[in-house]
Amino acid sequence: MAAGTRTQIRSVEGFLALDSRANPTVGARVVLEGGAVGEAIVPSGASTGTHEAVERRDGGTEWNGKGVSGAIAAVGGELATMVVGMDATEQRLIDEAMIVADGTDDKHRIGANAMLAVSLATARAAAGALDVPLYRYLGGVGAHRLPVPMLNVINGGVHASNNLDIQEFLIIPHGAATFGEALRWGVEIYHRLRSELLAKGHSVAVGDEGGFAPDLGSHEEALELMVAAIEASGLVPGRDCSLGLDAAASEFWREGRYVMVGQGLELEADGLVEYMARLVDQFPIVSLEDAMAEEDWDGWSILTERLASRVQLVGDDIFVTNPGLLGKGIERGVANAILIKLNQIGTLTETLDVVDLATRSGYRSVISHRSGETEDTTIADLAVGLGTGQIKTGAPARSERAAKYNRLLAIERELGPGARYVDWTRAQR
Ligand SMILES: O=C(O)[C@@H](CO)OP(=O)(O)O
Ligand SMILES: [Mg+2]
Repeated sequence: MAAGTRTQIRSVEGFLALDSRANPTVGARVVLEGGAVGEAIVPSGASTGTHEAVERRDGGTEWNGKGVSGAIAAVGGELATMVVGMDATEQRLIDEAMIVADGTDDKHRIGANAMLAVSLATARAAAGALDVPLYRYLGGVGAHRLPVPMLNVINGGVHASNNLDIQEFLIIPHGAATFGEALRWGVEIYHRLRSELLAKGHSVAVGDEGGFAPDLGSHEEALELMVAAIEASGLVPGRDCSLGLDAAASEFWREGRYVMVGQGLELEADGLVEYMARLVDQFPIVSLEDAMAEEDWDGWSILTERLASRVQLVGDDIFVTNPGLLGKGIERGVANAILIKLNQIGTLTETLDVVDLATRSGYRSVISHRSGETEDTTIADLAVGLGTGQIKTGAPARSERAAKYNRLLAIERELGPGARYVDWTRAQR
C-alpha cells in the first residue's frame, strides 16, 4: 500500500473518559487505512484564563453540569465527516480545516476539547503509521533533550482547600546529570517534605496536582520547608535544586487589588511585585509564573522590569498559549517565558506555532499539564519533541502525573546515550 493511502484517515470516534477530579472529559480514536490507531484524551483546568479556547460542556444536571456528550458527538460527527479521507500526516491542513469549520475566535461552537482530541489522536495515528515514537514524529532527528521537571510539591489556591493563596510551590532539580537523576531527586525531596510536615504536625493530604496541601503560617514557611527538604536529601539548594512558584494571581485579583485572604494581605500591583521580589531575595527561586493577574498588563510590566534579569517569569493566564496574546507580550516586553497548554489553544499546530514564536523571540517555553489530568502522556512527547527543556506536570505521587514522568523515563531509556539533560538556569536556552 502506498504511504499516502496508508496514512489516510479511515474513521474517527469520540469517547468518554474521566479526569483526575472525577469529571468527564473527551477522547478521540483515529484509525488510518493502513490500520494504525491513535487515541488521545484531553485534560481540563481549574484556574483557567479568561481568554482560553472554550471547552464544550453540556450543562444541565448530568455529570454535575460538566457532561461532554456534545463534544463527543462532534468528534464522531461533524469532525469525523470533515477529516475522514484526509492524510493524517497533513496535521496543519487537518487543524486548519477544523478551525475554519468552527468559525469562532475561541472555538466555542465545536468545542476546543473536541478539536484537540481529534488533533492529537491524528498525530498519534500518523506517528504509529510511520512506526516512530510521537516525540520523534514531532521533533525529527533533533529530538533528544529531556525536560527539566517542575514538581509541584505544595498545593494551594483553587487546587486545594488550605490557607495558601499561592497555587503552586515547585521544586526544580535542574542540576542533575540526567532526567532520571532529576526525577529521583524530586521524589526524595517529596518524601522528605512529607516527613517534615508530619513531624511538625501538619496534614499530608494532597491537592489536585498531588502536592501536599497543609495549612501553614505563611508562604515563607512553605518555602522554608522545601529548602529544608532539599538539604535533608543531601542536595544544595540553588545549585542542584531550586524553587519555583505559580501564584495564579488572577484567582486573587479583586477589582484592581490583590487580596490574599489566607495570608491576610491586600496589595496593589507594585506591592505584590515587592512581595515577590522579597521571596526571590530570601529563597532560591528561579521561576515565577502568573505573579500578576491576566488583565493586569501594567502590573506585569512592573514585575518584568523588576525581576526579569533574575528569574524566569512565566505567563500562563496572560498568554493562554495564544500567539496573538504572546505577540502582545513580546511587543510590550512582558514576561520572558510562556506556559504551554495544548487545550488553552485547542490544536497541535497552533501550539507548535506559539512555541516557535516564543523561541524566535527569546522567550522560554514550559510544557504543562492541567490540574484535571488523565493517563494521556502527550505532553511528555511534546516536551522532548520540541526540546523546550522544561515541563510542569505535578507531584510524582498521583498516577495521572506519574504517567508523564514514567513516559519521560521510557523516552530517556529509548534515547540511550543520545539523551541530553540541560540545566536551563545556566544555559542561555
Ligand atoms: O495554573 C496552572 O498552571 C495549571 C496547571 O498547573 O492549573 P489549571 O490547569 O487549573 O489551570
Ligand atoms: Mg498557571
